[in-house]
Amino acid sequence: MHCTRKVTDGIHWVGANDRRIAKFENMFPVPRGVSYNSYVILDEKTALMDTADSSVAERFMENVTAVLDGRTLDYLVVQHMEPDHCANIAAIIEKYPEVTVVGNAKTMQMIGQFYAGTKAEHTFLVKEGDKLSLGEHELNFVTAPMVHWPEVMVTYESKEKILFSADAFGTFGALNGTLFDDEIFFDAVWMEDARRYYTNIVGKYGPQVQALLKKAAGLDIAMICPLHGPVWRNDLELLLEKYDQWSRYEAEEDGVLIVYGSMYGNTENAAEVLAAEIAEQGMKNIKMYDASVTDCSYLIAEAFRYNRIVVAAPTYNAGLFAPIEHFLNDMKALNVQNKKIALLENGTWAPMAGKHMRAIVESMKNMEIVEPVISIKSALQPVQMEEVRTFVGELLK
Ligand SMILES: Cc1cc2nc3c(=O)[nH]c(=O)nc-3n(C[C@H](O)[C@H](O)[C@H](O)COP(=O)(O)O)c2cc1C
Repeated sequence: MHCTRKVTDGIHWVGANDRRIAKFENMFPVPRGVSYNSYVILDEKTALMDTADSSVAERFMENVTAVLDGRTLDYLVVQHMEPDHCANIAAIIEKYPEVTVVGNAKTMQMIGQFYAGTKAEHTFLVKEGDKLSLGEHELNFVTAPMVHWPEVMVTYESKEKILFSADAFGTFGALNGTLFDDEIFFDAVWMEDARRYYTNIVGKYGPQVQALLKKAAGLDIAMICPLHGPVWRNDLELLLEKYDQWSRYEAEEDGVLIVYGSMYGNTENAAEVLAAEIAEQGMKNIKMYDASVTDCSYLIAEAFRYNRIVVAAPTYNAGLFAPIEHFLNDMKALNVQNKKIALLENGTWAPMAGKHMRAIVESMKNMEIVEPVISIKSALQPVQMEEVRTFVGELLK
């Protein structure tokens, strides 16, 4: 049985949900699943905005067929060539051989690379500013390079003022029957997944997202239809403001994120003592994670969120304890910046973790390291408590 939702009279959601998936991109845990959104526009001509992942192919094709209700498909608009959205291009062409595939030069090249045997009889090459009329609906193509692939474009439909935004404004999380932002509790239920999706997948490309936001500001947008998660028709400002903040690498909250690594509990104990002292000195907003336990994608989202970060790590074979090295390298890769960061190292004979952490942090943009780095030998000693108090004072200054 098909499962679709009406977005407007002429536009239908024909996507599908996957709650069996353990890790999105085989990397990021998605305990709430993920939705692959796709939309059919019915007018004098019909258009399909992207396809869906292979895992939901059967349901997706059934949905498209049901909404078209015997009509043929005139256009397939390919906004993004990541396989979770384009895996069904071949199936669509096979079912609707007269369809015209719409994309830019890079899109067409990638279709050839991914699906060598796929040959569309008709293609329509578009670039920035090009239009396509479907009758009353008019599609306006806007390029969004590196949000988060080079071929990405978004599409503004001017009759109903809808921005089909590709992966921008998307989030992890399957849709639970509810499709629109006014049908869900976004802040309470979705925000953390939205932040984790943005920061881990798009986070590196802040300047490119800023460029897209500037283009979007010139459009009169009533609704945003992304390729993952809810459709925005009510509180668009909420998400636009978050995207602006995240893409400027501006912290959302004054608080302290503590991330520690520990094998035998001594670095963990030092982190606990630090946390207690941070609380003693008046900070209420503290979050603490064991980097070996919490998936790095959650730590990255928190690193974007807070303005102050503490990282505590043991030395490991003259190097850095691997889960912490992964976290710091991921922060750097995703362009995390504008933080005050306090480092604590541990080592039993020749502590080196501080040196390695400093090298990574110093290669990042606009990071202020609290000096001096605290160095402990095996375990934090009572005589170091004065040092801890001063260190925390500097962190909270
Ligand atoms: C496999 C292994 C390698 C280590 N390599 C070093 C090292 O190169 N230099 C050092 O000073 N300590 C090294 N240590 C010791 C730990 O850094 C140290 O015992 C630390 O206190 C452990 O903290 P924890 O109790 O939080 O796990 C190593 C420990 C292990 C298990």
